[in-house]
Amino acid sequence: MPAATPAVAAASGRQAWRQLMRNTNILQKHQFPRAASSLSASSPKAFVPRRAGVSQSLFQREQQPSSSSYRSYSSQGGNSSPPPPKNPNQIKFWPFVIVIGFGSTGYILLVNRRKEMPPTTSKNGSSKPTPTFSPSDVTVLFVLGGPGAGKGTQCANLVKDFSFTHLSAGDLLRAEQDRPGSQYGQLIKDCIKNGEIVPMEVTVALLENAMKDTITSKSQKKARFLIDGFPRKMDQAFKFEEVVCPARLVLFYDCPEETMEKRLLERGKTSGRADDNAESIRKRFRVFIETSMPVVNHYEKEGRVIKVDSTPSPEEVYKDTREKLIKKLGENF
Ligand SMILES: Nc1ncnc2c1ncn2[C@@H]1O[C@H](COP(=O)(O)OP(=O)(O)OP(=O)(O)O)[C@@H](O)[C@H]1O
Ligand SMILES: O=c1ccn([C@@H]2O[C@H](COP(=O)(O)O)[C@@H](O)[C@H]2O)c(=O)[nH]1
Repeated sequence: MPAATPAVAAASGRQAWRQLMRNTNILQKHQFPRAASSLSASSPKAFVPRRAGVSQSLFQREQQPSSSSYRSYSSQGGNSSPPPPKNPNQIKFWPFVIVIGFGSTGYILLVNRRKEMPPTTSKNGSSKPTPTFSPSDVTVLFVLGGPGAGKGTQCANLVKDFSFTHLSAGDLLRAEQDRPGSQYGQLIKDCIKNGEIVPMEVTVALLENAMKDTITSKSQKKARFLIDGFPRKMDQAFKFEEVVCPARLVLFYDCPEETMEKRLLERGKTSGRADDNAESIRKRFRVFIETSMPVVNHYEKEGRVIKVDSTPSPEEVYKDTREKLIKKLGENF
C-alpha cells in the first residue's frame, strides 16, 4: 500500500468530516437549508467550484446532483470517488459567531452608556423620584465657568436686580469644612486644596438644606436661586435635578485660562483661600476642563445654556448677562 500523501490525508479528512455532518441529527432537527453551504464554505472551498453568474438554490442543487458540480480539484484527480451530494442540512457556524459577537459588543456598550445616564428608579420604588422643589415654585439657575471666570462677581449683580438668593457651592463647602464636629471637614479641606470634587452627596445635601432654610425663612413657596459653581460633574447634575429641583438654565461664563489665572493670583493676595495659589490653580483648571466642561456641553445640547464672554470689565459682562437672560426668559420670569 502506498504511503499516504498530505493530499490524500486531507481528502480523507474531508470525507470523514462530511460523514460526521451527515450523521449529525441536530442539523436535520433544525432544518437549516442554507446551512448546508456553510460546511462547504467553512470546509474546503476549492472542493466545490463556484459557478459565476449562476443563481441556484441549495434545494435545487440537492435535487439535481451532477458530477460536474461536485468535481474534485484535489491532486487525487480521477482516482478518488466523486464526493457524495452535499447535505442541505449542514450548518453554517460563522453567522452565529457574528450574531454572538455583535450581541456581546452591543450589550457592553449598553451597560457602559447606562452608567452615564441619569438613574430612573428611586428609593421608594417609583419609577422617578419627586424632587423636593417643583420648578413651578422654585427657579434654579446654575452658574458655571472656570475658576476665576467671575461667577461670584456676576451673581452679586443678579441678586440686586432679580431678587435671587445666591448659593455658592464652594462657600457652603468651606463653611462645612470649618464647622466644629463636621465629619467631612478633612475630606473637604483635602479636596479644595487639590481642586478635586467633593463627593456629590455632601454638596447636594448642603445645597438642599440651604434652599430649605431660605424658603422657610421667607415663609413662601416661591423662590429663585443662583447655584454658583455647581454642578461641576455629571453625577451632581443628574442627582440635583432628580432629587432637589430641575434647573431652568445654565449661565456659563467663558474666559481664557490666562485671564483667570491672573485674576486668581491677584485675589490670592487677600482672599486667604487655600486654593488661590499657582499649584492649586493648575489642578483646578485641569479638573474644570476634564470634569466640568462635559456638564456645560450636556446642558448646551439641551438648549439650556446662556453663554457669556467674561473677559471684558465686570460692568460689561453684567450688561451682556442681563440682556441675554431677559431675552431668554422675559422681563418677568
Ligand atoms: N470681568 C472681570 N474683570 C476683571 N476682574 C474680574 C472680573 N470679574 C471678576 N473679577 C475679579 O476676579 C477675581 C475672581 O472673580 P470671582 O470670584 O467672581 O470668580 P469666580 O468665578 O467666582 O471664582 P471661583 O470659581 O474661584 O470662586 C475676583 O478678584 C474679581 O474681583
Ligand atoms: O460642587 C462643588 C463646588 C466646589 N467644590 C470644591 O470647592 C472648590 C472651590 O470652589 P469655588 O466654586 O471655586 O469656590 C473647588 O475647587 C472644589 O474643590 C466641589 O467639590 N464641588
